[in-house]
Amino acid sequence: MLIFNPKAGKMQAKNNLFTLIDLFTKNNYEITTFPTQYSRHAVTIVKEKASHFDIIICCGGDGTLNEVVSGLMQQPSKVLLGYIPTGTTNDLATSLNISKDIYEAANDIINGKAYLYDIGSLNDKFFTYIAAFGAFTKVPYTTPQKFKNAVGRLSYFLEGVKHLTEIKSYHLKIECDDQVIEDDFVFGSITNSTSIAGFLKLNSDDVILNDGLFEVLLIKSSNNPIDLTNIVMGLLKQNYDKKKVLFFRTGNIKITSLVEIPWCLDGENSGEKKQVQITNITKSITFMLNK
Ligand SMILES: Nc1ncnc2c1ncn2[C@@H]1O[C@H](COP(=O)(O)OP(=O)(O)OP(=O)(O)O)[C@@H](O)[C@H]1O
Repeated sequence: MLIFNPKAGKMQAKNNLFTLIDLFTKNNYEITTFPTQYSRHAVTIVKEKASHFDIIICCGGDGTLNEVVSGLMQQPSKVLLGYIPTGTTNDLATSLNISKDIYEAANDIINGKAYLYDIGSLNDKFFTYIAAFGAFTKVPYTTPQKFKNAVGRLSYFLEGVKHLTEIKSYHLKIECDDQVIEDDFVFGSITNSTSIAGFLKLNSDDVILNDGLFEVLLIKSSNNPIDLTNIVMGLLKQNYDKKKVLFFRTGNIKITSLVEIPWCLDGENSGEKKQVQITNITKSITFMLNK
């Protein structure tokens, strides 16, 4: 199944469709193509039809991949997954070392080996690499698609600047393993990735993508905006103030807030929630990867 989002990124998938079908056909694949028609269409297609296929090949950005994986997680068969990144940031592709060149990515699927990968669940939803709340998390889904199509990654940066004045603090109770943390936070991310929002990098030697654990990053509130700037600069240099930033690993985490908090999954808006239970479903998806 070749499923592609014609509206993702700079619309590369649409423009290269014939060449992709030709390449897979030359390598003895019998392809059925599904261009997504609307948001979340990929979830339905995959959930209903995946069991008739040996492999799903997803062409799109992080949002489309999230939909394909959500569909796969809701059906019983073990179907392989290949990913050809054609979105704006393609964070997960960076973590998985998948080429941004669509022919190289397609060839890597054809010549690939199976790699089991951890998926996350947040209440009844799934995410492939990030669940986040707070500062900057609105940026990917409030940036207009036309703007993303035209200027790509820079559009997220420009949109981010607009949100700098809207940073809110949340009082949270965080329960995981045998620890309980209660404090005020401006940002939190629960990730299975070395790349966050296209610019923040975690050390790739420390992040294992199928160990059953997430990396958790929490930034405490501060009354001084300069503090927040210093924290973000420290994170960019991977040298942060440990009193202001909490970093740990866990497979299960419960976060409770007094007010509704907007959550973002894989860069898409996931609605507002007072309580979330986040669980690592280890080795639940099989990617075909060359490296
Ligand atoms: N035919 C369509 N028309 C409009 N939107 C669509 C269509 N098909 C899919 N979508 C939606 O397009 C949105 C953006 O897709 P996607 O996230 O894959 O690309 P992106 O935002 O450019 O890249 P990234 O998430 O990597 O930054 C998704 O929310 C998806 O549901």
